[in-house]
Amino acid sequence: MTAPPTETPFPETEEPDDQRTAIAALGHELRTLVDATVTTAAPTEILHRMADEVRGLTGQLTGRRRRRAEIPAVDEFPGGVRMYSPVTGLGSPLAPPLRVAPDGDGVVGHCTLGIAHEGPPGYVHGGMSAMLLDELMGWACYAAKSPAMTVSLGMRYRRPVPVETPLRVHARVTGTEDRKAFVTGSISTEETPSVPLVTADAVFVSPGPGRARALFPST
Ligand SMILES: CCCCCCCCCCCCCCCC(=O)SCCNC(=O)CCNC(=O)[C@H](O)C(C)(C)COP(=O)(O)OP(=O)(O)OC[C@H]1O[C@@H](n2cnc3c(N)ncnc32)[C@H](O)[C@@H]1OP(=O)(O)O
Repeated sequence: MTAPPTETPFPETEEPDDQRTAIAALGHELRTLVDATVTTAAPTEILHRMADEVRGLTGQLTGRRRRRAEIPAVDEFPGGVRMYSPVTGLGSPLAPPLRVAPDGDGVVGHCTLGIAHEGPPGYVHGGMSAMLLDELMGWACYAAKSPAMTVSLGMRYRRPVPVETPLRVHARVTGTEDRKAFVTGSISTEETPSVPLVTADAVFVSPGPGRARALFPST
């Protein structure tokens, strides 16, 4: 039986870059483990042994890095590094992770989704496509200097998105009206970027200053 995590904090003297490197290395190994977990044909006995060993490893992640709504010291919010983002976070076992860069008047993201992100056999779960687009459209707002939150998101699934295939996600702000931004996005394969598999239209709203302070008290 593994002891429960203690409340010992991570050492505060560590350099953020060193922490980010370590967090990213652990994130990479965990993503590899997730992929192996959903594709393995290992016998039951090995699965039971692995469950015990993973429980032991989890017990070593002692301390508590942050409370709810607290921004980790290794992050830059808004618009910068988010180590534990479920979409871009190098430290997240859930993230593909999506790599984002400016692209003309918008932003582009690159990633490959695995079997862990599967919906129909061989193809990406529609919720994953929505998550990629929602995130990247948020980045497009930030790139257009209006950090904002999604208030509506419309998806059109035109063709299934293959797993284990390099993908290209694109987003740009098409117009603004006061605190509202109208944003479009698409997903295609890297091999055939001119054929959109999924497209999205969204409205994002920048919270007013009072609302932003209430929502994000740590900023
Ligand atoms: C410092 C802050 C930075 C924060 C940003 C950081 C981003 C760093 C990049 C990371 C990228 C991550 C990208 C992931 C994106 C998410 O996942 S965000 C999470 C999902 N979204 C949410 O949880 C949002 C929930 N909604 C809310 O909390 C509130 O609606 C908001 C967004 C705070 C706005 O509230 P508010 O400031 O009180 O604004 P409100 O007066 O209600 O509406 C403003 C205008 O928008 C319109 N509107 C509201 N809803 C809608 C709608 N559904 N459709 C059309 N128009 C609407 C209103 O009609 C109003 O228009 P006018 O009447 O003025 O013409």
